[in-house]
Amino acid sequence: MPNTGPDRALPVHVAVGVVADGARVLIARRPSGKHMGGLLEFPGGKVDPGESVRAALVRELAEEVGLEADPVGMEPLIQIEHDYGDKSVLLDVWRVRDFKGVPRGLEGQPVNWMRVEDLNDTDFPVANRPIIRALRLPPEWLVTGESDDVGQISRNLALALSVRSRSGLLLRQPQLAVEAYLRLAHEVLPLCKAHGIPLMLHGGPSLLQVLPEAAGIHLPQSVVRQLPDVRSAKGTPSSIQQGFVPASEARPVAAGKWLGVSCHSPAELAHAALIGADYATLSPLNPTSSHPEREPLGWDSFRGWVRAARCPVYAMGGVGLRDIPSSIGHGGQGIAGISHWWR
Ligand SMILES: Nc1nc2c([nH]c(=O)n2[C@H]2C[C@H](O)[C@@H](COP(=O)(O)OP(=O)(O)OP(=O)(O)O)O2)c(=O)[nH]1
Ligand SMILES: [Mg+2]
Repeated sequence: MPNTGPDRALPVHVAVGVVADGARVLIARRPSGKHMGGLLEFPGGKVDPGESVRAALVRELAEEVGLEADPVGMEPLIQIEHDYGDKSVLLDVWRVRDFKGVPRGLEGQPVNWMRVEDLNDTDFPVANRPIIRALRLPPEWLVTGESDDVGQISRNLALALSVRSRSGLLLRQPQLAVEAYLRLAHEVLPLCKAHGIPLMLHGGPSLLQVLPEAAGIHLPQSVVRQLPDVRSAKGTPSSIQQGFVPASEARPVAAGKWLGVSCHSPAELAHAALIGADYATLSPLNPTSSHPEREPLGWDSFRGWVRAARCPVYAMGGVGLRDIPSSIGHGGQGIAGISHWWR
């Protein structure tokens, strides 16, 4: 039965560690009988009163899987607030790359190294979905400036990727008619393949039917406003309060494809999560010449809005490569932008 008592609003603060060994991450199975028992998890546990999250994580990793983690080398990955109905949690998720020891399940639980691409949403508690997204998504989206010249895109891409290890391309050309946009996208796709980076299409979900090899669709708010009203969908009112709507009802693209949404407010971030977004961009972080009328957010507001968001969020607008650590430090996934790479 859902907990409607006075302590319901207080989420349990949980320190969660994504312990990484190269491309693999450490997974455990939650002991049956515990909350979410039997499901897979990233090791971790409740933060004790007065304890820092890093200290809690060091303690939990030692107690649960016998690893000695270095708190200095931990990096914030994502924070997720989730209400399970019977219990509400704040998962404070950190990447742990510096550790000593060989993991073993000290509470009798099976532990395993798994490749990030092999993780299955449904094997984990539902609150973990944004964690899996955050692990798969790049730290940067290269958003194209206005152009229908594949040569220009190719040159810019080659130059940009010579100084980066992980990025994706967001082909944004709102000035082009759909046919011209798709022609360009057909030419850009092999470039992205050759560089081994994902290509996100920008516009309506139907673009993906014409170009199914693209990684996914990034929706501007003008398209979001045309989607069916999630609130009128069958049986969703209570789900909306919990911030979870089954993807089958609201998500406008197939499960294996990425769905991104351009957002500018907490309400738009909340709606993005309702339609099953894998990530959102949040703008403008800084003043920009493209939207001088929009009030810049700054990192403090960014941090607050991102904390309540239910998917990874990129800072966008007047940001550059050196802002990736700032974004991550303020709870974001990284950055998205045009001006810092486009010539
Ligand atoms: N550790 C961990 N907890 C998760 C994950 N996803 C998720 O929803 N949770 C929830 C389940 C629990 O309600 C809560 C964590 O509690 P826990 O049972 O791990 O706490 P703990 O290690 O301190 O265990 P205990 O002392 O209560 O036995 O967070 C995850 O990936 N890892
Ligand atoms: Mg635990």
